[in-house]
Amino acid sequence: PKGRGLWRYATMLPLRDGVSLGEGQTPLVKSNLDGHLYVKFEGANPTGSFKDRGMALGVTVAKESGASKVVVASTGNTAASAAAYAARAGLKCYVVLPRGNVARGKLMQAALHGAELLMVSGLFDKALEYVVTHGTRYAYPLNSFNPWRLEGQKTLAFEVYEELGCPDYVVVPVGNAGNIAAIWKGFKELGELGLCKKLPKMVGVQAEGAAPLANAWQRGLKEPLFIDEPETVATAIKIGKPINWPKAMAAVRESGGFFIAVSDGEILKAQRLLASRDGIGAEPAGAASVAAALKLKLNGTVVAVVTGHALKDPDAVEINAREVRNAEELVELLEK
Ligand SMILES: Cc1ncc(COP(=O)(O)O)c(/C=C/C(=O)C(=O)O)c1O
Repeated sequence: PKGRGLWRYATMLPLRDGVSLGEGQTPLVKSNLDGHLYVKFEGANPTGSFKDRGMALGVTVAKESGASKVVVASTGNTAASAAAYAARAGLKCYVVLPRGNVARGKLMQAALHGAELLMVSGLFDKALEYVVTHGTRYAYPLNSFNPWRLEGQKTLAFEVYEELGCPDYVVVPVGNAGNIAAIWKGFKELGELGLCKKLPKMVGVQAEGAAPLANAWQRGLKEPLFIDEPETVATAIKIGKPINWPKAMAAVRESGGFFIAVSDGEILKAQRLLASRDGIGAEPAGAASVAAALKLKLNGTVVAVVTGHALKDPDAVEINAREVRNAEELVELLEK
């Protein structure tokens, strides 16, 4: 493949070229935490999450369709990415956000890149309902029901395949449930090309307090158990009514995978382990995939998708420090 960023995979995309900030080609790191585990670090994308893959294509289509404004509801990363790519493309960007539920790094990014921040009281699901019901008449909607976004996000599968072939499991944190479907689509296309003989099982991970799909899956239900008041420290996936649930359910079922829920404690522990043992800084939602992989102890090759960078959510990390009043104290502390 040639071209830059997302467009390296032009032959597998509905367009041949477009807006790019050099997204993709993110690190695939063999983890020290478990012999079977690889970590796909999506925090290394231009705005620090996997959203950049889909935004490159989504914003390109918005621009080519003649739109001058884009709008998106978000728990934060989609907003940060839309703001950056819209700025790149010269489009006006409106982001609709759940007040008090967006990590500071993401708010800062959306503001810095010049988006209009429109705060809604309540949760992401309400923000998304406003955009879907009213916003799309006035601005081009970039939420992940937009198929172009998912087309871009599928390229993660191509990168994993190029480095590792087809793993046995791909573990993905699930919120609005577009990404797990997109990645599965990518692997299916590799299968159709005869490149992947045995496709990976897709494992969808949710936080216990925000697990409409995992709760339904555990009960053998075919539809999610929507949640009015989702609750988790992983604010990126604090979503009670995932708009892409049909695609995600289909991907998990087709691939022979499953959904699982992990606790906030397991998420924060995985975040700390990943950073202190693998050197990878994940925001809580991004660490959820590693929390699940460590809990499941799956056999075969496992790829955990770490979907967002730690810098997104500095408030999620407890910081301990010590006072050094003079050089002697420093020596004392170093000598220990
Ligand atoms: C770090 C991180 N990890 C996982 C997810 C879940 O992906 P989907 O299941 O495809 O929604 C998100 C999603 C964020 C938004 O939905 C948004 O930004 O509006 C995320 O930011």
